[in-house]
Amino acid sequence: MALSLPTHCSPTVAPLRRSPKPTLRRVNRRVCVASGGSPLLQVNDLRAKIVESNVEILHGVNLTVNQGEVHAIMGKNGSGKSTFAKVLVGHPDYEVTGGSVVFKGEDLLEMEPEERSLAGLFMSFQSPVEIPGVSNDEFLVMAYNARRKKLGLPELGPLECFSYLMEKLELVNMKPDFLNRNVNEGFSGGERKRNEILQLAVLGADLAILDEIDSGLDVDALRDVANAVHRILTPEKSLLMITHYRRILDLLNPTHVHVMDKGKIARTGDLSIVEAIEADGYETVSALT
Ligand SMILES: Nc1ncnc2c1ncn2[C@@H]1O[C@H](COP(=O)(O)OP(=O)(O)OP(=O)(O)O)[C@@H](O)[C@H]1O
Repeated sequence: MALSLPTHCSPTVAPLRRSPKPTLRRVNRRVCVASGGSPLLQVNDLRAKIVESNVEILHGVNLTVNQGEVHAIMGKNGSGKSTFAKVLVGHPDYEVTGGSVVFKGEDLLEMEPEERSLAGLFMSFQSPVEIPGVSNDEFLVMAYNARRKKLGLPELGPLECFSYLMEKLELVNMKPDFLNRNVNEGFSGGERKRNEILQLAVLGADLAILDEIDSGLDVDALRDVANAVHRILTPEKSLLMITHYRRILDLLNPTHVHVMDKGKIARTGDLSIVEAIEADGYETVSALT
């Protein structure tokens, strides 16, 4: 379940064009960066530990996401990808022990998790949770209207909400009866993932973090999800996705691909990194710094 009430949730959001693909230029040995829009997220030497055990998982992550960019993080199991994403949204299991994160010019680490959502950060979790007793439409309407309130907009009435939600359901190719079911209760793995994208479509975000949104999706569902993400993205919005698989990368065409290793970004480049990973494995690719 996405714990978020992100910033841009307007029913008038135009259907979306992807930003023009930035020009990739090689800045030094084996490192490519794209020239994108203005900085949206700037992570500098981020360190974080598990609160319960005091074990440090992130050992100095550096990453900049500019407006309109699509970033992918890959890496071995247990390298810290999900921890990084959860630290960004303020998950209580983790404590930041060093470094800084600036989001839209503000100190993200000073914000409560809900404030991060309201500031325009959205995360879909690897294993979306159920919310027993709360129907999907109740949840979405409540979250969406809370966001509108924050923006100084009038809350939508039931009829307006219904047509707005129907429009978003269509975007994600979900049946309307999903709205009446409790959030994720009894949903298949793939339905949960689609539901995450429905939440993103309804709530909007300046930066959407999708943690393994492709895992467990059949080919049709994967295409639907990728199409929906394409429509949700605008030249101003950015995406940070965590994945193990090339297929979603081919569909979403990231501007940057990062390899995380032992709690750090070990390598950054373009899609050619994926070929290197497939040919030589993570150990070799991570070592090529
Ligand atoms: N709340 C927690 N309690 C205990 N250990 C944790 C916790 N969160 C993360 N870890 C440990 O931190 C390490 C990194 O986990 P993380 O989930 O970030 O890896 P990942 O790169 O996302 O892995 P995968 O590709 O398998 O999803 C793992 O060894 C994991 O067991």
